[in-house]
Parts: sequence; C-alpha cells; structure tokens
Amino acid sequence: MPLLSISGLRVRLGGTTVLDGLDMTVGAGEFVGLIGPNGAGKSTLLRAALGLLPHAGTVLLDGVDAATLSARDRAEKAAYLAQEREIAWAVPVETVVALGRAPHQRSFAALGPRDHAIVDEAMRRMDVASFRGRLATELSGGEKARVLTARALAQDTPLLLADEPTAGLDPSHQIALMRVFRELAASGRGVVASLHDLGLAARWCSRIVLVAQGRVIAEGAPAEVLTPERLRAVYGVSAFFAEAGGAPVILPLDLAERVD
Ligand SMILES: Nc1ncnc2c1ncn2[C@@H]1O[C@H](COP(=O)(O)OP(=O)(O)OP(=O)(O)O)[C@@H](O)[C@H]1O
Repeated sequence: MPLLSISGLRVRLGGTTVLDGLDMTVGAGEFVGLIGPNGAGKSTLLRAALGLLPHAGTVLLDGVDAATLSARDRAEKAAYLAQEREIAWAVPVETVVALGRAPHQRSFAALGPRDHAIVDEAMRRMDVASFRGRLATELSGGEKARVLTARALAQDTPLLLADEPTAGLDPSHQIALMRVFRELAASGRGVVASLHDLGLAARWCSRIVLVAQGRVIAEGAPAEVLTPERLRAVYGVSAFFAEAGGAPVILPLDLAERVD
C-alpha cells in the first residue's frame, strides 16, 4: 500500500489550470525528489496532496481518501514543510519544534518522555539543539529553516512532504538534510522533497519525479531522468555530468544555446 497515491489530480488557481491530471505514488522506503521549473506546479502538488487546496482527482494517504480525513488524522499520516519560512511567534526554538507533537497529544496535555525524546532527536538531526532556548524570531534565515524542518521531523509521520527544504541552507546543512531524508526512507518512511538543486537531487534521491506544465513528464532513477537532452528541453540549460562515489554528479553550466 503506497503512503501517497495521487491520480488524475487537477487544480485550478485564479482561473488557470495549474495541475492537469497528475499521477504519482510514493511508497515506504522512497526519497522522491520533485523537480521542475519555477511555476511547474510542485508546491501546488504538495499542498493539494495534503488537502490544503480544492482539487479534482484522488489523493490517498496511506490508502485513505485525504479529503475524508480530519486535520488531526491527516497530521498523523503526513508532515509538511511549507516553502515560506517565517516564524511569527517569539517563542523559544524548542517550543516551535515541540509543536510537531501537537497532533499526537490530547489538547493541552504536557509532553511525555517519548515526545521529549522525539523533539530532542529532531533538534539534533537539524543541528538546532545548541540554540534551543533562543527566540525563534531572532534566528537567521537558514536557522529558521532548520527549526521548521525539525518541527516537521518531530511530527514523526510515515510521510514527509517538504517544499524546497534545502533553500537557505549552507552546503554542510544541505548535505546533512539529504542524509536525514535518506535515513528516514531507509527506516521505512516516505519522503518527497521539491528541489531546485539538481546535483543534490541526483546524488541523494532514490527516485526523481519531473513536473512541467502541471504534469509528470518523467520519473525514475536520477540518472534516467536527468539527461542532457531533458535538462536542455525542460530548463534550457547545459550541464556537466560525471560520477563520483557511485552516485551521479550534475552541475548546470550555462544556458543552452538557442537554436532559432
Ligand atoms: N493563488 C494562486 N492564484 C493563481 N495562480 C497561482 C496561485 N498560486 C500559484 N499559482 C500559479 O500556479 C503555478 C504553479 O505554482 P507553484 O507554486 O505550484 O509552482 P512551483 O513549481 O512550486 O514553483 P517554484 O519552483 O517557483 O516554487 C504558477 O504559475 C503560479 O503562478
């Protein structure tokens, strides 16, 4: 049973068809890189998958129609890291991360020992434990992004949907994040991350889903999807391709030469 199964997903926003019959499944053990140009529909896909947007078509979370789930039940099945990284509340970092435990708690109950252990582990994984007492509003952009990712990890769900999780992170934290997502997949979770860094996607994801014009136009192993022809056709770039440590290396080099 896939953790996420999307079929015939259609979303219209502002009078425009943004997703046009999109199909996609995510199974346990997968780290899926969702790639595609600006405006392709990646964020829309992630938000519709969580029932945050009106849509046609079917979205099954763990086999259950997402439209029929309560917000709490949905939050037990899937965590979501939004593209926006603002933190509005002037509360300590640890409090923000602990919000990830809310779907698992009875209202206003104190966190139990297991909750604390999960929150601590999420902070450790995102390297924010050392500033757990600082006000979340007073952090740098990348630090805020790591805190919000830790909150999503603390939700401890079978499925994690992350919208540009590496944006604003320095190289070591980007790689650390990719390692965490790969570990989650190895432990039987499913992770979907929209990514613009094709090099990271190629090295760390188990599968790539390429979205353009509201549809999946290619999917499969990174080396199968990320070909010179496709990068030229979809992004209009030429790239350097190599291999290191048993994984692909892809570095976009320049705008592809136009053939008029
Ligand atoms: N509320 C809205 N009203 C009208 N159009 C919208 C709305 N939200 C998004 N869109 C449009 O839907 C399309 C898909 O947007 P979406 O944010 O899903 O793209 P994306 O692939 O995540 O892009 P990016 O890589 O730039 O984050 C874009 O053309 C965008 O302008």
